[in-house]
Amino acid sequence: MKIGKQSWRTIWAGQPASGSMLPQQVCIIDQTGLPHQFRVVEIDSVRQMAEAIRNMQVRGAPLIGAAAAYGMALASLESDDEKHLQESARLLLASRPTAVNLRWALERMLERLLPVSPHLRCEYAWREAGCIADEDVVINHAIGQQGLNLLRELARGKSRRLNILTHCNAGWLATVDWGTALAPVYAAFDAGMDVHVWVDETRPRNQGASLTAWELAQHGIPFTVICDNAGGHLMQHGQVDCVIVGADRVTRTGDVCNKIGTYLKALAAFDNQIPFYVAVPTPTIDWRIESGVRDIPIEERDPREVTTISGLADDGTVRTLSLTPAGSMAANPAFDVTPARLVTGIITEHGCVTPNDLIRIHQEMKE
Ligand SMILES: CSC[C@@H](O)[C@@H](O)C(=O)COP(=O)(O)O
Repeated sequence: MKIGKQSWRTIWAGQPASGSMLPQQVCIIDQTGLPHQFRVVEIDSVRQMAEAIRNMQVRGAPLIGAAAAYGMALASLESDDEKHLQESARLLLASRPTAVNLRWALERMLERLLPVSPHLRCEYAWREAGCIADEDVVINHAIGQQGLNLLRELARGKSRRLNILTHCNAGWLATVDWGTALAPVYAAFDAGMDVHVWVDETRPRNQGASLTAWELAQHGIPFTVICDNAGGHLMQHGQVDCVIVGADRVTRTGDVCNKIGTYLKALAAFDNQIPFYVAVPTPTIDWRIESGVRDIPIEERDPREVTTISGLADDGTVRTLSLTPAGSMAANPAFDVTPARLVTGIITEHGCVTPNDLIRIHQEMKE
């Protein structure tokens, strides 16, 4: 995506060192600085990549997958030994539990690397990680085009702008480029449609208020940040035409696991007969599991994310302030599951299907 005149991805391979054909580090946009500070960080070991995923310098399911793939490329620079690659995959896999793209990317890397002769593994690893990143861009662009058709349909006969509500950040920052839930919004805006986005702030880490708002502002797309509790009220007053969210994992039956609070938006949308769409690349679908509530591990994060809040102080420094009485207990489940019955459609790179039809996509992918 463009920031000013320059095009950016969220992650890319660094330059080869002199005398080497292969990159020696990976560059990322450090998302913990946004929206106040835009900084690029160099990652030069698999340990550092696992840490960057854990502390959410890179985040969002598709980007976590690409980051893990590049983490394996860094691991292969350290050693091409099978034991080291297996241990590195385990280290990366343990960094965050919910987004299935992480496991998907690591399995793909190991399948590619282990059968080949050790001296070729490093070259293969950089190539495969690059392919995963490039494919993510192509897939998300296709999701944008599929979603654009839906938005055009929703806008038909309306004389006012189309209002889309989204939760968390499923824009280009959550992927290598384009985003998932925001890809149709970018496509619609670029095609000249009059769109406006209601941006849930998304406590406790505020990915909506900090990242989604930043992205949309960079692209010039009209948006309004709302507190997480406002969506139902806006729906009751006819101010939301559809909801589009991303996902960290979708089961083969169409249950959707996404950022905490998504379920409540789906319930409110259902009660108000507002279409609730989930935009996902197929690597986010876990074909091995059926029930979201039973089978998806939900990440439990540091309670201090709930008891504190960070922001920019008047003197220009970023500060973290306490919200609760000292010693308050807090719980911080990071994701929830929206049952398939509340989902109007799942937008993948192959088209928009009902949760019941998801399994057909799996069949088609195998043929
Ligand atoms: C295209 S990203 C979809 C999801 O990964 C996104 O909505 C989300 O929940 C991200 O959570 P995060 O905890 O910020 O990694």
